[in-house]
Amino acid sequence: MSDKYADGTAEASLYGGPSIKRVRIAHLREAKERGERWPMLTSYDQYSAAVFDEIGIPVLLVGDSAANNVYGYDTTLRVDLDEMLPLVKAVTRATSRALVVADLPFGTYEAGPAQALESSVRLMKEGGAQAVKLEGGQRMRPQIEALTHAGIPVMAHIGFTPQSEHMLGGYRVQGRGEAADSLVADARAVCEAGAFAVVLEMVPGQVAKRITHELAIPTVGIGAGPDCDAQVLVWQDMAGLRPGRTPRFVKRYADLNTVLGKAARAFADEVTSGAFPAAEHTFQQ
Ligand SMILES: Nc1nc(=O)c2c([nH]1)NC[C@@H]1CN(c3ccc(C(=O)N[C@@H](CCC(=O)O)C(=O)O)cc3)CN21
Ligand SMILES: CC(C)C(=O)C(=O)O
Ligand SMILES: [Mg+2]
Repeated sequence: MSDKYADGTAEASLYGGPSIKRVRIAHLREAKERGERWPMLTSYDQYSAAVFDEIGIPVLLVGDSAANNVYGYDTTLRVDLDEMLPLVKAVTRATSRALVVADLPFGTYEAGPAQALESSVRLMKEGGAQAVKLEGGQRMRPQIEALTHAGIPVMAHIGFTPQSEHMLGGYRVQGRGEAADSLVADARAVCEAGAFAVVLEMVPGQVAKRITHELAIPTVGIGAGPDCDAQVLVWQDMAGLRPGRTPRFVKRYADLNTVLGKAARAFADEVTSGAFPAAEHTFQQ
């Protein structure tokens, strides 16, 4: 593609590109046409959002994984809209360039288009989100169509959908063998219904590749191999803040858990020893 942007660059890069003031869904479609891959991270708070926005992560997701990574629930099924909204507000206030997508929590859209619309309007009107994400393929057609017609961009999410873990029989790869065709049908359905992008979670790399080539909209992989248009990770997994065993699809790019633990240990030791606060931290009369 040779679209000319305002600053005259012929091929504006989405990732950290200087010519895009605010990432919009059309930019993501154009990036796909250019064959340009892009990153997405979750964010649930002001400082992580500001860092990711500043370094040029084009899309931030206020995921319902906040259930696990903010609120300490054992499953995403537990989080509700009233818990999600303050996090969405924090992330949208802290960003100026990234497109902010908010997850619709379990139980806030399944009943039908009217419920999906009501919940999405709250995420956008109160939270300031620029798009919403929901889980499900063919069965979510009516919701995706209604939201899209109401002017709300929808990111779909198929494959392993954590909100359906009890139906799917746990955290497992979806779309293996025979099931590949129904996954492809889900991808086609969300695209036809008007979704602007689709998350593929824990699906075989070959199936993700086939879907990515077939669809005009970007695919966002998490445990879906290298051939997706974009990749997403939970930020505390990516930065090594979350302790313990991580899913196979995670790569840790830092060890924030150790860094933060060391800082807190040093602070604690200096308080105990009396080394902190020193003169420079102390006001004089
Ligand atoms: N911190 C965090 N990271 C995530 O990726 C994430 C969340 N939270 N919360 C919501 C969902 C739940 N997700 C998960 C959670 C665990 C596995 C997991 O344990 N996977 C194992 C088993 C796979 C298998 O048995 O086939 C793995 O090794 O990948 C996968 C996805 C993805 N999402
Ligand atoms: C992992 C991503 C895709 C997600 O849905 C979440 O963080 O809630
Ligand atoms: Mg989610």
